Amino acid sequence: MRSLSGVRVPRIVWLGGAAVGVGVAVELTRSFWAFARWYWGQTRHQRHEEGGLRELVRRQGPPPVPLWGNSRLLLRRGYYRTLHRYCMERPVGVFWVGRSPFVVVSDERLVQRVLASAAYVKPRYFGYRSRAMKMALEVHRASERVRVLTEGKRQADAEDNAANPTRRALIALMEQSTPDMVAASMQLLGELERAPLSPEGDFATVQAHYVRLNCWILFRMRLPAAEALRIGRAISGAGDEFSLRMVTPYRGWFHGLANLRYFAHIVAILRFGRRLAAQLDRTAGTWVHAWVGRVGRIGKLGKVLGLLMAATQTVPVAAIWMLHLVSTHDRVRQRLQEEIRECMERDRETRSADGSVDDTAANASDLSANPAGQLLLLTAAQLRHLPYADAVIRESLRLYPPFPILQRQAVADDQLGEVFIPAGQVVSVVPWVMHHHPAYWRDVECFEPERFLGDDHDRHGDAPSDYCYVPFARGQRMCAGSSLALAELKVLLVCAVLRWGEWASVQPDTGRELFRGGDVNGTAESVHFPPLSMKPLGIGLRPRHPHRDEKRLADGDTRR
Ligand code: HEM
Repeated sequence: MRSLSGVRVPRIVWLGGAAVGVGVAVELTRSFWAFARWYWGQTRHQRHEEGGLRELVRRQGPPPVPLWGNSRLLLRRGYYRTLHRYCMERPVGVFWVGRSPFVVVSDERLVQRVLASAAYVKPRYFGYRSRAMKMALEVHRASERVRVLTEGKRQADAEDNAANPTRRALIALMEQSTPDMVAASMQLLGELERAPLSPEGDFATVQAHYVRLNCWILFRMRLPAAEALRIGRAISGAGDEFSLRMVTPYRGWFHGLANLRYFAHIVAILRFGRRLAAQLDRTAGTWVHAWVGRVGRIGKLGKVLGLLMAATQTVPVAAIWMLHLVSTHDRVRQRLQEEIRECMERDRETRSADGSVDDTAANASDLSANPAGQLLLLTAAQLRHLPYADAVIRESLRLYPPFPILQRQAVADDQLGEVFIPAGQVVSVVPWVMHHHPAYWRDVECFEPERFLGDDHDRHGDAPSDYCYVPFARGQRMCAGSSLALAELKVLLVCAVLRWGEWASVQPDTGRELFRGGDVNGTAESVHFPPLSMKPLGIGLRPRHPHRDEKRLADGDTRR
């Protein structure tokens, strides 16, 4: 016991207090040291002479607070709201997450440099990326000059390369999996019709669906529904916690329960990853084998987990926002219905003309026996000829890109605009910021799929370059499964349009429709700031006239 102004304090309390005090003092010193090092580096390489330190800090972003940096701002004011406020007016914004600078690039030329040049590499992630860093360093040292891939053809070739055997294998896998995607989407829509509305909305149901579908397509592993739901919850819980820790560095210190939950989710994901890796050993010659390549046991687990997370966190988020946007924009839905109907009629005529189908009557009787018949006849070839559906998907990925952040690490010292980037510094591109930048997009907040129609517009809409539209990133480390993701989204969209005709976005606790017609926020110009995880929570999707739609399908009518 010690006595403080006459009050006797137990030893454990004053020892604990002293430990906290020392911890805070150490952290404070480290944060002042980090700020000093960063701004000292900046002043040495400053291009503008005017203004002192205060002016320099203001030009780069919000001033950091010792210990917290800008974490509270990013969390309380909102991640996307804060980035929107600071990144639209400067090409490179510097925020502080605790004592680490969080550098966000929002100028398209600089985004190109970060994503598509050898000056930046993907940071270490599950071990296998460290090799990429080593290789890039060698390239850099040997050439002494950074190689920037020029915009346009060379980059397009790197991304779309039809000669790339891995990409070819993915396209083959995608085409061969179209019937599975159609059957699974029909099943999902049926489940949604029957499922009770929960306050969380339909996210868990849709995510479990994509866990099952992608485990089957990629690993040929069949999962029971309950297990898919459990794995989906673990993936989504770990993803949410990871995003929160990205902006709040001290979260782990104060949230014991969150730590335990995070740990449990990670253990569940690791155990499932080991099962997937074992399943991979039992099969051979698939796209996944080509993508994983020849790596060790740990490398393989890392790649399998990366694939699992990449495929099952993003597609459900994109799927719900896409259906939500279509359900709230009558004009878009009508145009989609017309395009799909015309495409199917054209296809039916061609097939009855070349005798690959007996006649239309045979097709119709098929349909009454099995209401899903016509949908199950959808082929990959048919799906390829739906430009408006493609545009709808791309536009919803523009408004709600599922990936919150793309990170790259500087191989050597670099200069991005006015900001000096020391070697090893992580630089970020936030797809949502690029997609909502008024300098690059017309009517930036409007849901307007038409901007993705026309020559070259499928790559970047009405924005000036590929680097303004980055839902799948760009460059050598862009999404490896983008074509599979787009195919899965397209199948779901077509099935929803055909099966439900019309559907509504409903609020689960009241069952009332959320929005009808117009724009998501009611006005064209107001910005809708999504949550950090980009999860469409609280959105439920249901047919507006379930009984009428069932009857219409049974009658073989695919029109509205
Ligand atoms: C709408 C759905 C999807 C979106 C928006 C998306 C987006 C992205 C983005 C932005 C990256 C790059 C991350 C970075 O640079 O840090 C990425 C990487 C990746 N994605 Fe996707 N993805 C989607 C679906 C899928 C699917 C279905 C698969 C599986 C087939 C997949 C497999 C991968 C893989 C393997 C990587 C890592 C590539 C590498 O590190 O080289 N993604 N994805």
